[in-house]
Amino acid sequence: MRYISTRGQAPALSFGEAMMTGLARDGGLYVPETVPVLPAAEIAALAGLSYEETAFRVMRPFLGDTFTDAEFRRLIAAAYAGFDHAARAPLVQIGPNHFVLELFHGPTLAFKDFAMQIIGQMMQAALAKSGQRITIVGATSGDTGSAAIEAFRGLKNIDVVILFPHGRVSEVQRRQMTTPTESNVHALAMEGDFDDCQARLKDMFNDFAFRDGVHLAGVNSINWARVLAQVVYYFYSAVALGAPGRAVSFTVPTGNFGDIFAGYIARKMGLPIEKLVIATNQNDILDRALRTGDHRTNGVKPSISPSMDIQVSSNFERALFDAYGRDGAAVAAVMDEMKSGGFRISQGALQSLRETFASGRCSEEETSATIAATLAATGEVLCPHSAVAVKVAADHLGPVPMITLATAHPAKFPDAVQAACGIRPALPPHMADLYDRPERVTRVPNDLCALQALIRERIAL
Ligand SMILES: N[C@@H](CCOP(=O)(O)O)C(=O)O
Repeated sequence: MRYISTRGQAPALSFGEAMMTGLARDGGLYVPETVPVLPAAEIAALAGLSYEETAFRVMRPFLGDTFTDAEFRRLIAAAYAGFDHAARAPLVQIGPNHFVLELFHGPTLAFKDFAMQIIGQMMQAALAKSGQRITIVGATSGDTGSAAIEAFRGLKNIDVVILFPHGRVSEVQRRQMTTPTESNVHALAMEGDFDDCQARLKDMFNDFAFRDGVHLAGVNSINWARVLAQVVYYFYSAVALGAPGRAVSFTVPTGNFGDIFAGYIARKMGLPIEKLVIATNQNDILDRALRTGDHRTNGVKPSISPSMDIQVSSNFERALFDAYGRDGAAVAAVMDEMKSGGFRISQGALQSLRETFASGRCSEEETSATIAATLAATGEVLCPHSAVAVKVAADHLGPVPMITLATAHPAKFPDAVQAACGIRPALPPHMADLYDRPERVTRVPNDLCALQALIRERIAL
């Protein structure tokens, strides 16, 4: 199994190399050269298995010889041992033919833990073999940062530096990043929005002297391993509802497009997914793009679902790569146009995207109303991101079961949830004293050189 860049100009890599590399050296994203298809009998055989065994069977065909089977099983077991629900990802029915997949039972209360915990295990295992040290730099609009910190805190051979947009994440999200005491954790509050943070991160990858000098690694969904680990819960939930004998659809709260792209990979692997519905908040570039073909930024507006306050969705590039017939030059050209604000998706590519994806947008008012209505109808307290998706999913219900991804625990957004439905969700016991813990954070400008200097100083190579 080899991995190739969406821009066609970087060397093909093995799974282990792609995982440690992050962004391809031509600025593109790594994708598998071919996606392995699971025969229907193998999909059917996933029914009733544990989350861990499902993860092993779904991810194994992508790994090549990076880990032995026994080693990989051990890493999976360690990754999910800290989840607080025996099912790891329980399905809850909220209406006729409508189910919510709760992805917030990991240590940092968001779906990011599903991938970050296993990447943490895999990277540590790889580094133990190579004896290397690395600097992980991540950009976050709220959830990736704490999940990365949780996965890598306290490790001797890894520094983890997280850039988050100052004043644009919830207080719980910020405290999750700024209260860990380990000296290898560096929380940086950057001027600007998430798109600025991600742009500076990509600048760092594209500056080869810096990249090689600090042994830069990435754990955003830039990293193929992040996407792969998220493919698992599509299989796990669809099989629970009767796949492969019965098709399902998914609605996904969408920001950086990594989560829904994992669903796209599950579909390519043979999981019968009828539609993948992109749910956006008022930062609706993807909904506009799919409806009109015009993929154009119009500024990031802060919302009550801050993790989705994104206009430049990194992984959309992976979907475009397939939509443009895997033509790296065409992808490089549209990404170049994106630097000046946007591009028109070609008619053929648009048609191809619409075969798999549908989309919808949810306003701030609709988000709050959905939190209140879902609580009243079902007793389920949704976080604002999950509420965005539940609202959009409701507009796309049909004969096949709809699974809506609930991506974060409502307690990460207590103010928005309380304002919407009157209930202030409590943090779980392991985070009960979060507001009493001292914070450690550095304010930084949106300036590449300043950021690089600070990172060099912090990691003291
Ligand atoms: N919504 C994300 C943004 C980063 O996404 P990623 O999947 O590329 O890590 C967040 O909460 O940080």
